[in-house]
Amino acid sequence: MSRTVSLIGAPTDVGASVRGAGMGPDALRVAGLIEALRSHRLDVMDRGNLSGPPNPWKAPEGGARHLDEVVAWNRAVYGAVDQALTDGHVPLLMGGDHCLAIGSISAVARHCRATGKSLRVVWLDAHTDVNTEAISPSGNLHGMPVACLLGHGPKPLVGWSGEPAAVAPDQIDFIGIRSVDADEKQAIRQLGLSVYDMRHIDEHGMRHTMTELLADVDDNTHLHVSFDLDCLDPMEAPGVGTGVRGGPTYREMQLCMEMIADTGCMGSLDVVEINPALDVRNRTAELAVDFIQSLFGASTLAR
Ligand SMILES: NC(=[NH2+])NCCC[C@H](N)C(=O)O
Ligand SMILES: [Mn+2]
Ligand SMILES: [Mn+2]
Repeated sequence: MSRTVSLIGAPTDVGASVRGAGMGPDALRVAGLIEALRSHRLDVMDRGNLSGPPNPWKAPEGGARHLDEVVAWNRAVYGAVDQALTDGHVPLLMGGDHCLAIGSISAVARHCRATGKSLRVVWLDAHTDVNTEAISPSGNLHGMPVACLLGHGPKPLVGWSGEPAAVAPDQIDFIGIRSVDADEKQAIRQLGLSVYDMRHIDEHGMRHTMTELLADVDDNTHLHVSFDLDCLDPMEAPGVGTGVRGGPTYREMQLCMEMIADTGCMGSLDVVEINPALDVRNRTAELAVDFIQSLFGASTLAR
């Protein structure tokens, strides 16, 4: 049975303070995402771009910037991801900034509960995005999606999956982390989150890290991959708004994607934070297309 991938574009940067991530969906299309997936015998349905409020470009209020707009965009994302899952498709959310993972993962969590699947989230990022409006140094909601999904962010963004928390701390693993704010560190410890930071990858290598992380994935697992392109080293992926030196190389990231593909359990995907305004000849979107293909099993010779 061939798989159908539903592409969902969410062209907004309301959760960030650097403008430009709203052009991400078209950068991915221009980089050949649809053709690349089809060349691997996947059915692709491009659902086009969602619409939502413009970026009002305001200062944070109550510790969070653009809360109403972030709610509106996530509502649209939730609906589209929910529809794709209902249709039996693999939703591929093309961001947009990372705040959109709130709607996406909330819909996935609800779907998993309804179908008896056990959800595991793989968060590929330089950042843990577990700030709340009380501790965020920036007020940017793209730094808070994990907190919201765990039930701790601004009220209007919590509880969307139908439970107080969409995911429990032991359902999410972070890879590539190298920038965590001071109070965020404390939250990570309190929640007991499993963070495979760059130090861990340096010491154990990507192979061991992924073997450990994927150890208890089984046939009943739904893997959701939330891929923030700033996870990569900015030398490879310059088109991001909050780049941090010292990320995984192209080959390390390929191995990570290939090992996820080998499980055969990836059921949904976010590709976020591509900022064409800061990119060099669409390189970051093209890189993303390479990695997305690997996530769907393209680089394994046996297939
Ligand atoms: N999805 C992202 N790129 N997040 C960056 C977050 C940066 C910083 N920790 C903040 O809260 O503002
Ligand atoms: Mn990030
Ligand atoms: Mn992120």
